[in-house]
Amino acid sequence: MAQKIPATVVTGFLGAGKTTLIRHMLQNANGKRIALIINEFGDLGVDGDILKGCGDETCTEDDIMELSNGCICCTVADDFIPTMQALLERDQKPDHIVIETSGLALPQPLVRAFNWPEISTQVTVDGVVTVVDGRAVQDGQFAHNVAAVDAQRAMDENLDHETPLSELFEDQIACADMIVVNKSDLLTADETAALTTKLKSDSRDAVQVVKASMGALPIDVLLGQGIGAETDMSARHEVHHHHHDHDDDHHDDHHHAHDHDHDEFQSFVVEMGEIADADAFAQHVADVIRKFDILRLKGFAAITGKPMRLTLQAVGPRVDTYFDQPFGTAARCTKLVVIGQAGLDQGAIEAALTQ
Ligand SMILES: Nc1nc2c(ncn2[C@@H]2O[C@H](COP(=O)(O)OP(=O)(O)OP(=O)(O)O)[C@@H](O)[C@H]2O)c(=O)[nH]1
Repeated sequence: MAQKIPATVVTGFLGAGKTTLIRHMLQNANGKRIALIINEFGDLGVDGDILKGCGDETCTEDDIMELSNGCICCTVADDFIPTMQALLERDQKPDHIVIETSGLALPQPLVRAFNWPEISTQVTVDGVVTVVDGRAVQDGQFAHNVAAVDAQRAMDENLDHETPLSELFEDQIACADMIVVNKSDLLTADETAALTTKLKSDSRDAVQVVKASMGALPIDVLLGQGIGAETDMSARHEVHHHHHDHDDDHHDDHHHAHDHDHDEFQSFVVEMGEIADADAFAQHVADVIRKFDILRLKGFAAITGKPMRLTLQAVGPRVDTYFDQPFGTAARCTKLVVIGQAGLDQGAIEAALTQ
């Protein structure tokens, strides 16, 4: 089996900042080839155009696919699966697939679609990232423009139009593997802290809440570090070393405003030897993630008696493992990249993972 392409679902209400976040991500892709699938809603569908106009070499028009038949969850077989297949048949496959959905329906049917045989051999669900409008939620409104969200909902006959926005919001939080509190520039530090605490308690265990302004988050936080990067992983100890917009311009200037968000994250590599049992290890990793508030964990493991590497990728409570390729002549070792918000207890995490 070959390495699978990770796919991240980005959800959240109209106006939460999904497009802004994705655009920032594309502009800071570090050469990662990202394919985007956007769920458009009729006349309101302007995101595709906005993103197509971004002119970034890692985001050519070909890499943006639009689903135009309304609710993504209801059109999985007719629209989503063929789109994915078309993407997978290309000569130049993407490194990562990002799917933006309107947040008006639960992404579960979408996530389940990755189990379809045509897809599951080639793609793995990285996780569901829920973007919330911090200001609106703090004000109890859930969306900046409630009327616009309702209008969007009214346009799709497949959607139930009765559920209050608050319930849809709860659903979005309940299915998140990671939550982004966007528009934090419109919140005081106390408000951000209160909202973070609330969202953490409303979401599943181990879901991390990160704050952002204009969706500016390091790509490693949003998408994880590419699995192909393990070879130079030891050189990638700190997240903020490799995702600057203009590395050459200001790499000495860590006080530059733009770097600020990035210094809020940290990452390190944990290396160990062979692991006895793949399932028990995945469970152990899940426990460590929960205990130490780890945002992402990604890498590979050598499992005793197995010639193949076990690829492991986790975001919050979602831990995915599969055997991807033989070690061949490479050293049979286990290497994991841990990413979290600043203040991770590296020593304790290392000790916990290797125990
Ligand atoms: N103040 C502030 N405005 C923001 C932030 N992020 C996004 N915006 C603005 O909020 C508006 C909506 O952002 P979008 O990125 O289009 O939101 P969206 O979730 O993609 O909305 P749709 O794709 O239309 O569903 C835009 O005018 C953005 O410029 C932020 O962090 N702070």
